[in-house]
Order: sequence, then structure tokens, then C-alpha cells
Amino acid sequence: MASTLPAGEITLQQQAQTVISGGTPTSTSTSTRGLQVEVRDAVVQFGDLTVLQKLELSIPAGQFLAVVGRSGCGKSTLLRLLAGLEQASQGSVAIGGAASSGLRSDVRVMFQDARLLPWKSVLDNVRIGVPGGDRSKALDALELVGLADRAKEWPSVLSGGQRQRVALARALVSNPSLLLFDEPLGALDALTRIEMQQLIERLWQERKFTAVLVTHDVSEAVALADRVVLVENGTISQDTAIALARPREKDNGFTHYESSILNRVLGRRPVNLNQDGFAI
Ligand SMILES: Nc1ncnc2c1ncn2[C@@H]1O[C@H](COP(=O)(O)OP(=O)(O)OP(=O)(O)O)[C@@H](O)[C@H]1O
Repeated sequence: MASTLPAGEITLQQQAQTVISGGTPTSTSTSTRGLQVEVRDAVVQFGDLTVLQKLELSIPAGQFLAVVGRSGCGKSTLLRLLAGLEQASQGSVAIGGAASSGLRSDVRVMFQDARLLPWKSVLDNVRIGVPGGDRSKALDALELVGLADRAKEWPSVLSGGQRQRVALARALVSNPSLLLFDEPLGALDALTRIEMQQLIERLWQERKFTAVLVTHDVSEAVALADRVVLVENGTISQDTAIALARPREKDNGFTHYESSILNRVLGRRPVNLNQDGFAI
């Protein structure tokens, strides 16, 4: 039967076999090291629409990078390019020094919707992400996200935040070296969102994977990232290193970064802030 899905879309079952599992698992190693990412002159087009235009981006191993920008600017396209789900028509993408040619077992993606398989238990959803469906590793991953006691339940009885925790466990269970987050917290309430941010930050610090977070929320980007890049007109138009200690407080330094990036996203003139965080 011909597929009725739009181009580029994949079924839940295919996701289970590809994005979630990252292609054919090749390793059960528990040691994680972040992968370096190099994007050179990348062009991505959909028909007549050029979404990424000679984009250059270099991410050192282990860095936490956030990608912000207006809706439709190409953030998810960039993430999909790194995941091997899109191909550049020009330019190149190298992950860990190797030219990217599709899905890799050491790269995982976490999306805004948890994309759990409804006919599988919480535990079995996490087992999808690990070579051989290793039960004890899946339980360990559920423990990491605080949901080991829900292992036998169906995804349908979990809250939205709990489903995202399961998705995080599934992304982490094979110890990826590059974890790509596409607005994973966008649909969560404010408190759950902060808890999930703290969880992601803690796991990133412990596991030392390279993280790329696409988010609409500049505050979230400044809270989590070592560096925030703005995508505009198909390329990186602003690149800001966030020199703030962790865990980050919403103090004047935080507000300074947040306003400067937000003003640029919105195309406003730069605002200088006094030491109390007020515009001058
Ligand atoms: N598979 C596709 N086929 C055709 N057009 C596409 C495809 N994927 C993305 N686009 C188009 O590319 C542009 C960038 O989309 P993308 O999802 O990368 O933006 P975004 O910055 O992530 O947006 P948002 O913040 O709203 O999620 C949009 O105009 C979108 O319609």
C-alpha cells in the first residue's frame, strides 16, 4: 500500500527502528564521550525553498549548544541534518570526524512529543533504545529519570512530563555521544519544564555527551547552554558563549544574555542594562 505520509515523515514503528534506536546498534559500551560536530557550507532545500544557506557550525565535543530563532527559520531542519534525517544538497556534515551519511547508533534524538509506542509498556519503550533490548540497562535508565516504579505501566497512563522522562530514558539508555533535543520541553507546564531542564543538565554533566537543544525559549537556552546560536536567513547570525556558572540563577548576568539574544531574535535594537538589570 502506498504511504500517505508527507515526504520526510516516518511511521512510529520506523521511528522505533531508526531515530530512537539510531540505526543498527553497534555498541553496548557504557563509557560516553561527546562527539565533535562540524557543519561546513551546508545547503538544505525543499523544492524552491532554501532553508539552510551555506551554514557553518562547529560544536566541540561535550559542548551544550542551544539553537534559537524565529518559527520556520530552519532550527529543526538543522537538527535533522545533524541526526542524518536530512541530507545537505551542498556542503558537508561530519560527526566525530566522520562524514555523516545517515543515522548513527551513537546519536539520539528527543522530540517535543514523546513518540512512545502505545502498545508497549514503559520499560519496553525504553528497551527499544538499547542493543538487544537489555532489560537491566532499560531499568537503570528509568531509574535515572525517576520512573523505575512505573516500568510495567502503559504510556497512556503517564502525564506529559512523565512521558518525556521515558523518552529521555530511551534516548539515554545506550549512552549516546550526541543527543539532539528538538523542543523536548515545549509542551510541558512551567514547573515540570524547570524540573526537566535540571534533569537534562545533570545528565549532560554526568554523561558528558554533546548536546544540541532546539528551543523557542531563549531563557531555557541561556539556562542550559554553553553557547547559544541564532539561525536567521538560513545561517548562524549570532553566536553567544554563555559565561555563567552552573547551576544558573536568574540574576543580572542571566538577564543580560537573555535580553541581548531575545532582542536580536526579535530584530530590536540592542538594549544596555544597568547593574540592576534595567534598560538604560
Ligand atoms: N520535509 C519538508 N518539506 C518541505 N518543506 C519543509 C520540510 N521540512 C521543513 N520544511 C520547511 O522548511 C522551513 C523550516 O522548517 P523548520 O521546521 O526547520 O523550522 P523551525 O525553525 O524548526 O520552525 P518552528 O520553530 O516553527 O518549529 C519551513 O518553511 C518549513 O515549512
